[in-house]
Amino acid sequence: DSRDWKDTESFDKNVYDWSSEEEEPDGRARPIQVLLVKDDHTFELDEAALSRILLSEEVRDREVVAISVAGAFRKGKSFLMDFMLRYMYNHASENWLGNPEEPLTGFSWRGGSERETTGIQIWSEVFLVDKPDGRKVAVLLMDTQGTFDSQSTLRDSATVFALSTMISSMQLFTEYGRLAMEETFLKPFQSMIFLVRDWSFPYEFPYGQEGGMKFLEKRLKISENQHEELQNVRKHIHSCFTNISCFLMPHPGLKVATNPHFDGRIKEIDGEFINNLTVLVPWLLSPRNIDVKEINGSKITCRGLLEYFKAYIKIYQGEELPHPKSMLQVCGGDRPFLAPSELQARHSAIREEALQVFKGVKKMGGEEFSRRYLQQLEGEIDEVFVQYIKHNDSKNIFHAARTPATLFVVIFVMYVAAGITGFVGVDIIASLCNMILGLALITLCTWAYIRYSGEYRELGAVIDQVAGALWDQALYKLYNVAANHRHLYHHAFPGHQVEEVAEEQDKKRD
Ligand SMILES: Nc1nc2c(ncn2[C@@H]2O[C@H](COP(=O)(O)OP(=O)(O)OP(=O)(O)O)[C@@H](O)[C@H]2O)c(=O)[nH]1
Ligand SMILES: [Mg+2]
Repeated sequence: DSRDWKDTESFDKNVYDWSSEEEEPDGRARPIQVLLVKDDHTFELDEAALSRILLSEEVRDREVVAISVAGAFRKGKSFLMDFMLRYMYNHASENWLGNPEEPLTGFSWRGGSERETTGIQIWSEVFLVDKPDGRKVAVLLMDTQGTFDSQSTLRDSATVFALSTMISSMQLFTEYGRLAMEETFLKPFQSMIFLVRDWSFPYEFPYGQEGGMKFLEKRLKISENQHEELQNVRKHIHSCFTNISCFLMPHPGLKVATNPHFDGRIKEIDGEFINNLTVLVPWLLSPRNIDVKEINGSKITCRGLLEYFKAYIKIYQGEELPHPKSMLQVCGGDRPFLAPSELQARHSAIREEALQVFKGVKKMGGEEFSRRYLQQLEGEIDEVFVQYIKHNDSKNIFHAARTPATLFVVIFVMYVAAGITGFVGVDIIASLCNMILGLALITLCTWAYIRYSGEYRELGAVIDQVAGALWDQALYKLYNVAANHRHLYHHAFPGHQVEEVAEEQDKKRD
């Protein structure tokens, strides 16, 4: 069949020329992997391969039409691309579908549940097409990795998707376009075509483009009671793409969907599917309908597209997450105790910095959508800060000594109390004091053992808590005494200033 393919070249040399740079020794064009997604989820652009395609002599200064299909994995994207290839190769012929017994080749497609296409592949041959207005443009076909497969992170999928959207003049995805829009009022992307496969309700909306448009209108309608997220997606689609359309495709038949030996020959595909294919593909690719890739309103050549490819990949490679280190540098395990006010000040500065980073990074979803995540970030930072305060406090020598100090005080007080009450003759109180003394002593030993060995930490925490409560209680008492004293002081020396302050404090208490 390789020969059949080559033969089509001779149909009309004026419409479709060959760019022979990337051909294999046997002379056949093939898909070229230009974007690699590596195992560690990084991306690599094969610049050399891309340059060979885009900088070949016949095409480099031609305006480029880039066409890609994106969407969930295992949905027949590569399969569809191969029909587009066939159209491009057989264009001169009325019957571009060709021999009904011929297997479908081109971008690699297959049945099964495992993903096939990875990264971005470009057909090695760039087609030269004469537009009705006399311009000769270069048509580039791109096949992309499907989204939501089990090996890719969401970021991988989004990146491949975003890259192919930015590069193509015709595609399928909503977000990310907003990112490129900040400095221009033009819609960043050209045509978005929703292709609905296996459409099973032709009695509601008929197959094809008209039914598709009606269906899409219904689906893209924004209504009050929709979730904010859904409303945003709808608004964004409209603001990103100059043309939005939709096409409803019938099911290709059970042979296509379930037979592992199906090789793509038309004979085995449902007639209804083929009928719609002969409408869909020319609708997408006929010289009249193809759109030159524009960026910010200017038309792009193949050479320009290469530069954009390089620039875009840099954006995605460079987007590193900041390392979570700042606060640990301030009060981490090996740092000395820091005054609480100083800790608070540093926290505020770093918090502000973090929020600035968040606001500065370009995000999917628009302003309203990201606000919710901003709030979440603020909440998390504050939560972590509470932990840091505890961590810092634990390094305060007085804090660490709080439990033994409290216990010592208890032992001392009980010792004195037992002595006095025993001397006076109230034996029952004296022995009670002695019992508490003994308990406190045991508790102190236990606490010391726990601190030393690191075992029974729950028990240690309980002791710390009780001692802490006692300590706080004592402090609270002290504070109250001081407050009462101030109260007396105010009574003794009533002055203007003092009264004002007192009044203010009263108001606050109210
Ligand atoms: N039900 C159904 N199956 C289809 C359709 N088009 C192609 N297929 C079948 O879907 C399977 C997957 O085709 P591919 O073209 O490899 O799918 P893909 O979307 O490129 O998959 P990945 O490269 O893994 O993302 C093949 O067995 C096709 O025969 C369609 O319109 N409907
Ligand atoms: Mg594929």
